[in-house]
Amino acid sequence: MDQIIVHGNGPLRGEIPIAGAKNACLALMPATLLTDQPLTLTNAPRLSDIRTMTALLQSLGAEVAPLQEGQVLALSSHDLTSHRADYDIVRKMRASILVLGPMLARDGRAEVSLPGGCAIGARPVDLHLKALEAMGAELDLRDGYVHAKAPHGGLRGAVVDFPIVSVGATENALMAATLARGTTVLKNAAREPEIVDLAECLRRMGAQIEGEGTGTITIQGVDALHGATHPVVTDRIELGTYMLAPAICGGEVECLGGRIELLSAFCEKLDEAGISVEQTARGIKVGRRNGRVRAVDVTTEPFPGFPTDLQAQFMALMCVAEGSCVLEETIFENRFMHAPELTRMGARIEVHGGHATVTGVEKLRGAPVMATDLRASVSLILAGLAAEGRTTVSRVYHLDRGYEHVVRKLRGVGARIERIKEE
Ligand SMILES: CC(=O)N[C@H]1[C@@H](OP(=O)(O)OP(=O)(O)OC[C@H]2O[C@@H](n3ccc(=O)[nH]c3=O)[C@H](O)[C@@H]2O)O[C@H](CO)[C@@H](O)[C@@H]1O
Ligand SMILES: C=C(OP(=O)(O)O)C(=O)O
Repeated sequence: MDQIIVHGNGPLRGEIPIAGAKNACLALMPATLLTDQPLTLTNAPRLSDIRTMTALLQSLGAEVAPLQEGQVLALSSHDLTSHRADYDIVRKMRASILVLGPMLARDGRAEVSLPGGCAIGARPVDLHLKALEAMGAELDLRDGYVHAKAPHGGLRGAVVDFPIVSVGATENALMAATLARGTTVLKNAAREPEIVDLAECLRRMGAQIEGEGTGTITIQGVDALHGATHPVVTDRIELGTYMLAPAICGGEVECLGGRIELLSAFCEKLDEAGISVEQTARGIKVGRRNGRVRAVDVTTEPFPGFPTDLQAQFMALMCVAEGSCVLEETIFENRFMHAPELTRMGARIEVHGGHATVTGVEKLRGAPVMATDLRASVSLILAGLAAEGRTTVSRVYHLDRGYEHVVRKLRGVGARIERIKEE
């Protein structure tokens, strides 16, 4: 297993290109199951999660060409040869559940392993299942699988009122509704940019959708969808992560392809902390204003609120801020696993339930640390950049799920970071 070695750094300068969004791509890829015509995704990121979704779709009979230079992902699902998403693949990645709605909508049947919990929380899929049931699906949970059927001529339109906002459940229901008979209204739908991107792609494929990006999405079912080419939206979480690098180290970095509207709540918090954020023609330019960063409180919320997927990275910044702040995590019940690792580097953090109180220190110290999940991994790298001496991050396979060329991108702006084979 590889390790990442980071040395404390001076100011960073230069440009970092931001990739297409993992979380958008993981929802766009299963959309291939809705049509027998080709779907081409451009700007797809090179990540292990994308390879896992590729393997899953291939196991169902879809053809997926290996990611080409220029990040083009060519998918076709002429015939599905299997309707079973196997535990061996689903257990690797929770987004695998997103094949359920499309398979059910197209062929009236699907068997998908239940994904189970993960390090950051229990993460049930009850809302995905309830939405599909409301659309006429008959579901049976047995042997760890959801056995789903859409009898009597397939799924039908329905009003689905989500009790809490769920990105994945909105995506599953949205895809299923495109081929359901009649009108579906999704209330309290997720408003994330990845939902908007999925709706735009589905519309290119012939779907009739209105209201994406608001809490109510209306879908008029159509008989069939066709092929399309769609560019994957910019990864706002990768963007926010790299915006924090000059915030922590000083200097000025332009994140190419970045747009403030993807991250407005996050940008407001950076501004409060004393970080300058400027939209340019090519992206977002970030620099630290004079002196130490100020501590600011943050509460994670569904979009357009502060994203939970940037909480760990923001905590790394707050570890070296002036003063104390409270970071409140409201989306996942166990998403502070980076805190004890940051504490090993000299950070002062107290976690009580969903709240972490962080008291900034002047300097962190390098230490051996362990990555526990994707965003925790990168928060340790950011902290390493702010620390005196050497930080060794192990279990970096988590990082490969969501960050392509992290070492190359950070070295490109002057960071002292390398990846080595674990001794
Ligand atoms: C691949 C992908 O896009 N992952 C993102 C997606 O995950 P994901 O789609 O899994 O997250 P959700 O928005 O569904 O989860 C939000 C909350 O709802 C709960 N819940 C969800 C579904 C359900 O059926 N029942 C239920 O109780 C979850 O446990 C969680 O507490 O959105 C999260 C919230 O922005 C992000 O952190 C993830 O990076
Ligand atoms: C939690 C994340 O991903 P996933 O939903 O795939 O676990 C993430 O991207 O931070």
